[in-house]
Amino acid sequence: MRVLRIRGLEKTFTLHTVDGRTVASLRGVDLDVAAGEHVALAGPSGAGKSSLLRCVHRTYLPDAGTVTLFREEGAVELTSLPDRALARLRSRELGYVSQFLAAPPRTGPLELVAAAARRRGLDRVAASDAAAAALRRLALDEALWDVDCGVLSGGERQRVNLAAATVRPPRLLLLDEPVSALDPANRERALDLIASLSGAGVAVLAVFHDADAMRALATRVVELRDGRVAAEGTPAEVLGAAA
Ligand SMILES: Nc1ncnc2c1ncn2[C@@H]1O[C@H](COP(=O)(O)OP(=O)(O)OP(=O)(O)O)[C@@H](O)[C@H]1O
Repeated sequence: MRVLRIRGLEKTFTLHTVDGRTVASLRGVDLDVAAGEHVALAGPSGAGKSSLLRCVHRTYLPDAGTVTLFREEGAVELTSLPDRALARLRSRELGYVSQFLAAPPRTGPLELVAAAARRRGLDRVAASDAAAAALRRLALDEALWDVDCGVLSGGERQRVNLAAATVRPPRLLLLDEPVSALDPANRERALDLIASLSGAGVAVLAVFHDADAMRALATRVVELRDGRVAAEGTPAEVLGAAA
């Protein structure tokens, strides 16, 4: 079952501080992701990988093209969805993990993840239990569960972000280098979690810097170059055999 359909996506930035110069980031990208599929975006620095994720999440508003999310209730066009409906859809059906953790002041990991679970329909007690289970699964030290998220290390933040995005399986999970700050043991835990979500039918669109993570998780790799799809296939076809 198709979950995400991207057609003709274009995004150009105007650098107002540099004589209004323009930078084309996406130049007409077509891409589909089905339920249970894990599509990894590969390609050199500046190819447009993060921009593509941000256009799907609508942190960036694309200049042209469509981004359609398919749900039981019907298809939704994300590029033109009113802001309130977008906020509702994001909190209920999308998971987005970047290196940045957006936490309200004086909020600890347990409360942050529990709030995400409540937005996904769990009651207070079930949300708190689900948050504890999610943090435990990613081995976040219990002593940190109620400290201000602002003091967490980069790797701790990444795990809290991942826990919040996956405390209830989203329809579509967007991952922007979700394990870049993790040590090997925590990285394995995070990759296991991501694999189990694909197994449960979550559609995943991800950027990983290391090819081993793509080989381990991706059902398909899409390589971007200069804002266009340059190659597409299995990890072995696009990335070659492991060194
Ligand atoms: N907010 C922005 N303002 C101006 N230019 C931007 C912005 N975001 C991205 N770009 C430009 O768009 C192009 C694509 O950037 P993007 O971050 O999507 O690449 P990437 O493939 O994710 O790179 P990396 O692997 O280095 O993270 C780059 O030239 C970048 O400078």
